[in-house]
Amino acid sequence: MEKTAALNASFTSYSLSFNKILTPKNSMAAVSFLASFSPRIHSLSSPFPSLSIKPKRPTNTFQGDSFTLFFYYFFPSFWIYNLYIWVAVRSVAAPTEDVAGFDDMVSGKQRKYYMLGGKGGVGKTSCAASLAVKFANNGHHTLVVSTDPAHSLSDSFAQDLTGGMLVPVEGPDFPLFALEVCGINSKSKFPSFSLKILFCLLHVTLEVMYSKVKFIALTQINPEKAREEFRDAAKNNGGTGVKDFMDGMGLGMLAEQLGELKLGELLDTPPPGLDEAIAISKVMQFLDSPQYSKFTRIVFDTAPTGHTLRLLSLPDFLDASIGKILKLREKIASATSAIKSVFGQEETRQNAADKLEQLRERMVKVRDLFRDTDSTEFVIVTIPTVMAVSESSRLRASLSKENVPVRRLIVNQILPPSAFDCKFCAVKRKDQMRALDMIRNDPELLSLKLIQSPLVDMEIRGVPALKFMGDIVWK
Ligand SMILES: Nc1ncnc2c1ncn2[C@@H]1O[C@H](COP(=O)(O)OP(=O)(O)OP(=O)(O)O)[C@@H](O)[C@H]1O
Repeated sequence: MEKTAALNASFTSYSLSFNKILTPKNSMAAVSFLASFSPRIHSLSSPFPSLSIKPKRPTNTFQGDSFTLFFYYFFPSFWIYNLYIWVAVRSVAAPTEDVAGFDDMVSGKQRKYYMLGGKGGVGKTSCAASLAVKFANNGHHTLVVSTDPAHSLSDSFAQDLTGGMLVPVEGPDFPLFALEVCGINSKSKFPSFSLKILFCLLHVTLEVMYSKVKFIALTQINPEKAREEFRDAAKNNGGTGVKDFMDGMGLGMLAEQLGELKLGELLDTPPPGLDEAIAISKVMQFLDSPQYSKFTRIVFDTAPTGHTLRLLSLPDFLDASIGKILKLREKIASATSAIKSVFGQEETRQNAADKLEQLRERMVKVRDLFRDTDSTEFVIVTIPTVMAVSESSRLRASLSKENVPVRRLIVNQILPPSAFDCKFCAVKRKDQMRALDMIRNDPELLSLKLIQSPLVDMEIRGVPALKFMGDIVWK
């Protein structure tokens, strides 16, 4: 790593020539300028391609080969520096299994799903949005979906994409739509599906709880009141209220089973990941309908790692819980007519049970989608820091355990080569090299195709900037 500082020191003499060429106005062009000196390396994306912001044909401000050759000829240190970067990058990428590039991702009209995930703030949205733009510019009807409760697609595209509906994104050559799926707490128009599901659970539970069951249609239920009632009943007689009541009805066994399900907890704190799972299943429902069949590429901007991991285990959890609830319901249905009479209308009960069954089926679909190697790929996005790399490693391990296909690792925000480094940059660069080294030695990550994306000196916002990023990352 000390070599970096030494090399950087030797580049200080070039700062003048850089300063002459680079004005504050075209600072992005700085990257392009540096791009002309970076080696083009096999499958690894060169971090510095064309900086064109025109939607059609990219042009590169400093593409002239003679210009590049001039500097390579007169400033041999560039060779050394680039060789150093090349060796570092290559050594990280060496064990990579043979993973095809963007050509493979874009080929074919069969629908494919790409899910981008990783630690918060590493650039998931930027990478997802740039991939969506690139698919659209390559002739695919594309949908980019944010299932992260804290959406940032609108910010990334610099367009208002809120509302929980498919919104056309202006700019790409082919239709690109965006959807920010609303979560439990959202007040938008999109139906708060997860709330309804939770109320289904509550609804079935209430069936066996009250002597005077007040059947409330799902659409009319007052969530706060229902929760209050549930809590009160559960607290009665020091928490034995439900059990006493059910014992009195000859249903003590069922009360125990209900206890196992911990429905009270479920209502107070819906299982983490539920919102996202519902969002994904909702999108799949959308896509199953004929009018959306034209979408051939679906890109998901997922929630940060923790959520994703819980999402993966959620279908099994819900499958088991819903299975138990439905069994319980069957038992209740075959109970005495006296009990039946307090459980209200058959139709409403059936409705609740059907919804639960539907939820279970959708969750199984979400799980299957995640595991489908032919149509789905989970792309991990990280940054070159020890913390982010460690988290990515854990994410990969969990995804492997769940049989979710992962082939690529994007390392975003890598410092671009520089003729000279300030003290801060030198330390940062050293840190980044250490993190890249970690990836090389990490058993979970070393087999992934490594994609490098440079830290650029401006925020990546709007379609032109996303296209620029897409041309770097997706090759
Ligand atoms: N390579 C990059 N160079 C410079 N800025 C970047 C780069 N990648 C992302 N950014 C910026 O970092 C910020 C966070 O990026 P982004 O929203 O894509 O991250 P995220 O992982 O989706 O965040 P969150 O987890 O909060 O949703 C944005 O301002 C974005 O423009």
